[in-house]
Order: sequence, then C-alpha cells, then structure tokens
Amino acid sequence: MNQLDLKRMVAYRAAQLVPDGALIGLGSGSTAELFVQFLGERVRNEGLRVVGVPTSERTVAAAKAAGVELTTLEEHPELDMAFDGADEVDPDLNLVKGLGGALAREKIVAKASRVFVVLVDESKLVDILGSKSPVPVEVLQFGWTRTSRELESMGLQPVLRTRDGLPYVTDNGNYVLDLHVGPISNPSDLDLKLHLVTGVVETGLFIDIASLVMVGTQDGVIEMRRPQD
Ligand SMILES: O=C[C@H](O)[C@H](O)[C@H](O)COP(=O)(O)O
Repeated sequence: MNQLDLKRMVAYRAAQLVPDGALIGLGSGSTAELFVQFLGERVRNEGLRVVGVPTSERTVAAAKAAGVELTTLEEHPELDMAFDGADEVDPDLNLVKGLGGALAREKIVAKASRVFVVLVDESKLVDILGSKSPVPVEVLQFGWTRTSRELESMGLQPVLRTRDGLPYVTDNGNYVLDLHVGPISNPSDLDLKLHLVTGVVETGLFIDIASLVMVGTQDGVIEMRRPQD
C-alpha cells in the first residue's frame, strides 16, 4: 500500500467510530478530508446524524461536498470528538501540525473536544518531534519581520511560507513562519517560549492534546493511546 492507501484506510476506520448524534471537530489536510468523505458516506447510506465544526475553508468545502452538516464553536463550544491529521507524532502522542496552514483553528477545535483522534500513516511517527518536519508558527502580518527576527535570535531559523512566490496567508489572514529547529528535546518548553513572542498567534506544537492516534501501517491500523486514558 502506498501512503494514500494508508491514509484512506485509517480515515475509513475512524469514520466508523463516530456515534449517531455526535458533535465533532473536522480537521484539515488530506487525511482529514478523506475522513470527511467517509463520514459523508455514512450520512448518506446509514442516515447517520452528525454535525461538524470545520477547521479550515477547505474543510468547509469538503464537508459541504460530502453532505456533512456544519456548525460553529459559538453555537457548540463543547464537542464530543475531533478527528484530524498530523505531520509528526512522537511516542507521548505530542504532535507537529500545520504544514497545511490550519494549525490555529485546528488547535482550538481539538481543545474544545472531549476526545481528540489523530489520523496518520506510519511515515508520520518519529522518536523526537522536529526530526522530519519544521514547526509552523502562525504570526500576524503586521510586523512579521520583527517577529521573525525575535525567533531568529532564539536560534530557530524561521522561513516565511510562500505560495506561488507570494506569502502564504492563512484562513485567519495571518502569515506562517516555518521554524527549522531539528529534533526538539523539550517540545512543551519550546511551545511555551514561542507563545511569549509578540506577534505569534499559535504554534503547530500540539502538546498533551491527542487522546488517541490511529496509524495506518502495512499490517493494518494500530492505535496509540495516552497512558492515563
Ligand atoms: O494544517 C494542516 C494540518 O495540520 C494537517 O492535518 C497536517 O498537515 C497533516 O496533513 P495530511 O493529512 O495532508 O498529511
């Protein structure tokens, strides 16, 4: 199976976990979109009743195409579950997210959910966060060069994310700086330090948020759970 097959397998399995009547967070990215498609199949075929809070405009479009009803956190501040992809997962279920740029809304929705389920293929598993992926940080456009310099002075090598030669702009109207930090010995500490930098809106470090990680492997789907859950 290739990477897409593994993502599809895990997304399908996760969609079968959603109980009737659930209020759920809908993540962003290719795996989350596959999940939304499989959820839509259950809505159409089984009459599953489910309402989702989307984490990006792309997910809004995917949910509408799949026939999944949408709501907002203003209407429903507490969700039963959220399902989302990730860019890296470490053995403590800490994550790097945001290569698709949806990190801020994703983190808000994940924290609003009683259970946060992460869907990845096995290539996303790492021993130490930062080993493969940069850490995305969403920053205000205003003064972003100043914010970037402050991050640089912390030894973090920020690179402004671009698309088609222009700065990439998030759904919130902000920029993204990708921090090329290498293996992170203390992700929680780094997350706290990043939040102290003026201009930083949110980081792609998801610490102690995931309850369950479902991993698509060549041998099937394996589950990693937080020890205390
Ligand atoms: O902003 C994007 C998200 O954090 C995605 O969930 C993450 O990048 C994983 O995406 P994919 O499922 O496409 O690998």
